[in-house]
Amino acid sequence: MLAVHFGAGNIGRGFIGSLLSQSGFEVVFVDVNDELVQHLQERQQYRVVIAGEAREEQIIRGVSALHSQKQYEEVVSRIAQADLVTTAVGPNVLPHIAKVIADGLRKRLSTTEKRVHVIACENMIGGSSFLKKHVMDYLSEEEQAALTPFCGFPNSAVDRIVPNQKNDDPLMVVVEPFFEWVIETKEMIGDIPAIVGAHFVAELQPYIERKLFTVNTGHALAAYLGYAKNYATINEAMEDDLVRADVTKALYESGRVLIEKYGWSAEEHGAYIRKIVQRFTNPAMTDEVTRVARSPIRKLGANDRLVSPASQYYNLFGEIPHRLVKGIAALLLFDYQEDAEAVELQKTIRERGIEGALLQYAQLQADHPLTIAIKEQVDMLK
Ligand SMILES: NC(=O)c1ccc[n+]([C@@H]2O[C@H](COP(=O)([O-])OP(=O)(O)OC[C@H]3O[C@@H](n4cnc5c(N)ncnc54)[C@H](O)[C@@H]3O)[C@@H](O)[C@H]2O)c1
Ligand SMILES: O=P(O)(O)OC[C@@H](O)[C@@H](O)[C@H](O)[C@H](O)CO
Repeated sequence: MLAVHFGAGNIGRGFIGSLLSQSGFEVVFVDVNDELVQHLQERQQYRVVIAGEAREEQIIRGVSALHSQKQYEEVVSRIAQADLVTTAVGPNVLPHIAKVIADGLRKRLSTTEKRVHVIACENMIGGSSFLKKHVMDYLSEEEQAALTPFCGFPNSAVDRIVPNQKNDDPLMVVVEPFFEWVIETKEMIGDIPAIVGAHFVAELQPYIERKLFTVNTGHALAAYLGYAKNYATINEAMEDDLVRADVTKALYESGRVLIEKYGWSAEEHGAYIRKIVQRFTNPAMTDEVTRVARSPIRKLGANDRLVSPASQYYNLFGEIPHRLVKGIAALLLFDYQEDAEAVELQKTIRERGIEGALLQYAQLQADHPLTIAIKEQVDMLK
């Protein structure tokens, strides 16, 4: 079984690649980072360290790598042979890998009738559907129709905290013990892929919203409030009682929406929240607030981790979710100069004000009660 995985970064090596390799797939990573590609080509294996009490180590074997631009034709050939194509490149990069995937799928039409699944493993709702749309833009109507019985794009939700790595070994990756990969069966063609440890569900929406609006919502609050208080890591931010209380209260706000919408039991969801807060305080890992806060424009999106649960809360209950609002306000103050989106966001705020930025990136109108509450919070946090 062959898997072609785009993105040999933190989650690519630390989660998706390692799980696929352990499930018996030969894994070909595709990346644009020359150093990573070269090391993977030379060594064909790497180390994953599980940051728990025991610091267990796993050697991930049977892997190789290709450069997505310099070895374009080889990538196309490997996609033409693959049983599975996965991605962990970041939502903004998906449109940029669509062409090579389309070329690989086109090549399959004349070479094989084997089925293939393309699964985006990104923190976004409908990641594989989004990728599919971009891939299809490169294919003719005839090619799209011919591929339909042989190629599926199931959506998925991935959860494992993998911080930025600072190890002497450039391939080694330190990960948290917890992991969850939920894959929707609805868009699957033929057999369910044999991925050990993955959880297959008929409907992904409850799972992706639970993950994005709990793990990533809480993480975002810890990061943006932590940054505002000059903390460097998520652990440091969570040691601050006020930040921890805001994170936890925000999770009960988004939790109220999730319980109302999907009928999760309040008890079960409370346990899910407690587990997540515990994961944010794992003493065996160092996760920088600037990694978790990265790409604030993406995170301010109407369907993303802060604005979506806040809007849903307001629409369902007619009340302001004050802690989610505080998280959005803290995001708007994230002015980290090394983050291109933070720089752009601050420029927009200078030119168009908080209301202008909320309208442009979060589709929140100036007279919306959430906009008014966010603006008040920004003034309080400043
Ligand atoms: N790190 C985590 O804790 C975590 C957990 C769950 C989900 N995710 C999601 O996984 C995705 C990747 O996150 P990450 O933390 O691994 O980021 P990362 O920056 O460590 O890895 C991304 C990799 O993609 C590569 N890349 C960029 N452009 C490319 C291209 N055109 N072709 C091929 N490769 C390309 C980069 O070189 C990099 O190696 C994001 O969507 C993120 O939200 C991350
Ligand atoms: O990857 P992002 O930028 O969408 O979000 C940053 C973190 O919250 C994220 O990477 C988490 O560590 C991860 O989603 C945990 O499963």
